[in-house]
Amino acid sequence: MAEIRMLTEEPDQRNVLRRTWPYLRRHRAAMAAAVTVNLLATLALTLIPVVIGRAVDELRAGDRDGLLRLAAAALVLVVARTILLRWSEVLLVRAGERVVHDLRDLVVERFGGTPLRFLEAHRGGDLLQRSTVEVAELAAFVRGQLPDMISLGGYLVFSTIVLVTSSWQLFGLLVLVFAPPMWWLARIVRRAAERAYPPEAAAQATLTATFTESLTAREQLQIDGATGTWLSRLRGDTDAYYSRARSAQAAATWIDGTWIVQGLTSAALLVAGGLLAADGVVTVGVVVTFLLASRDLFSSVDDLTLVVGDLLETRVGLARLLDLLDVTTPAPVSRKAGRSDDHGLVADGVTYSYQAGERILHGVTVRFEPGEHAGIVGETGSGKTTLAKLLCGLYLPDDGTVRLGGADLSALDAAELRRRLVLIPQQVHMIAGTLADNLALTPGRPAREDFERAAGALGLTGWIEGLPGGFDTDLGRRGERFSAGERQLVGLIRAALTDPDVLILDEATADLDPGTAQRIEEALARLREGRTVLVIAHRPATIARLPRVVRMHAGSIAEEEPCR
Ligand SMILES: Nc1ncnc2c1ncn2[C@@H]1O[C@H](COP(=O)(O)OP(=O)(O)OP(=O)(O)O)[C@@H](O)[C@H]1O
Repeated sequence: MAEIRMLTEEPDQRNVLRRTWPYLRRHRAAMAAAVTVNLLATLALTLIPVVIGRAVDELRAGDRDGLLRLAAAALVLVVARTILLRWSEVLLVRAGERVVHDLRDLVVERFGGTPLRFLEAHRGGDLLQRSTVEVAELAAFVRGQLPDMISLGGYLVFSTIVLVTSSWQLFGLLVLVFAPPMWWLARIVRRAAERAYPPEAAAQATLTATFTESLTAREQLQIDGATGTWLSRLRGDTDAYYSRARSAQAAATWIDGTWIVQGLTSAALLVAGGLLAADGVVTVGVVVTFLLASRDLFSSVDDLTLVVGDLLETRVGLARLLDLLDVTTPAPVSRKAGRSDDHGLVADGVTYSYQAGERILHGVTVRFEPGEHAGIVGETGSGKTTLAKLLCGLYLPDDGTVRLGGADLSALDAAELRRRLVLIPQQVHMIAGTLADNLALTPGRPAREDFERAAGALGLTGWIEGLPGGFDTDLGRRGERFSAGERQLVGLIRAALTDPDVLILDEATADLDPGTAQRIEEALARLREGRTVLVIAHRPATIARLPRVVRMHAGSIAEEEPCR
């Protein structure tokens, strides 16, 4: 279990934006440019009430030229604001999309490089939720609310400056009546959101996981007649999700309290402004400026509260995404010195557990020479597949080492590992598409000529030609057109394309038709040339042909049958 870290269901929400910062490094300049243009647009908007207030005073003073000048200035501000705002939105959306695109690429890269053990230890739906839904939510936020949030934040700062400089008496009143209840409401909303949103996101991930698993296992569920049981489990998860979604909704209703606070503040400002203007302390224009600017300020606070609500929700998704990125950060490769005169594949005192306290392999030591053809046999559950995955570096041992050519597999980088050691599992996984699409999954992007050459080298040209569309035969959405044995033939062609030092075939346990069994046998014999080939053998006919057999029992090497 040492090789992986587990995901947290409701990860830490603190400092999420600061923790996201390193992932934004490449986009800082673009984001700074977008924010600057956005703030200029906001500044133009903030100055409009000031110009209108001045115009009112010019009007009262009967200065027509001054009035026209101010009207022209207001027009320029409106046009400038419109153009700058649009421009900043385009810049922000572009910068945001690039960030999200990079995050998606990073998640895919991490899934590609993360230990197989990590993927097996988590529910597929949870991983799916974090890598697609959480990233999509972030994209929606960046496109929709981030531009609003920046301009609203800027607006709050600029209009506060305008209000203070217009009348400190009215500003003092505004602060007294408006700020304390708004601060109190903001605290309540934030606390309620922090309590409600993380469980909502976790419940949604559980629902996705259950749903994904029910789709994957649909055939088995129908065979077992267990669809009803599964549906009630799905309903249970749905109910849990809705109950948490309702709590999140309830948290959001506190936001409506801001309307009452705004109404009271406007009334107080109107009365106080009227009295100050009547005493000649401020001009009517200043009162107009103040009322217009404070009304805009209120609506910005409203919008900001909604956007902050969305931000709190996005923060939960972002924390879950960061958790995924944190735990899949590649461990530094420790370059352990190897013996350069040792060319074999060696497991040395290897132990392994899937779950803490349940050891599956107990100090396995075994050695295979370069070019050796050997079999691993043993009763079901004895640990053959587990050993095979360790021998080709898909799992790392809890204790002991696996070495190839003297180098510890944990010291090889993922690409080198996958090029030098190939495992063909019992059930070769196929993607939707043609045979050619499936063969193209091999490292190095092989072309059609490479497929033909590899199939020819394995003596499989006749088999390919016998398929309805040759390499273009459609295999169905999950490769269901091919039997387990035929899938292994595809695995063998992929292996020939990769040209590894070590090939391990976990022989299909399903009954193979004699033709397919014969083709596998021949292809393996041809692939043996110049590499180590190990077969986890289940069929007596295969075992009988193997020159060396290693027998496993309950997670240990029970006996070695000498070379025949
Ligand atoms: N992903 C996993 N998580 C937890 N336990 C596992 C996992 N894979 C295998 N095991 C357990 O490890 C033990 C060894 O399994 P393994 O598949 O290595 O045996 P095997 O000898 O290859 O069996 P078979 O011949 O049936 O394929 C079994 O008890 C199995 O239940």
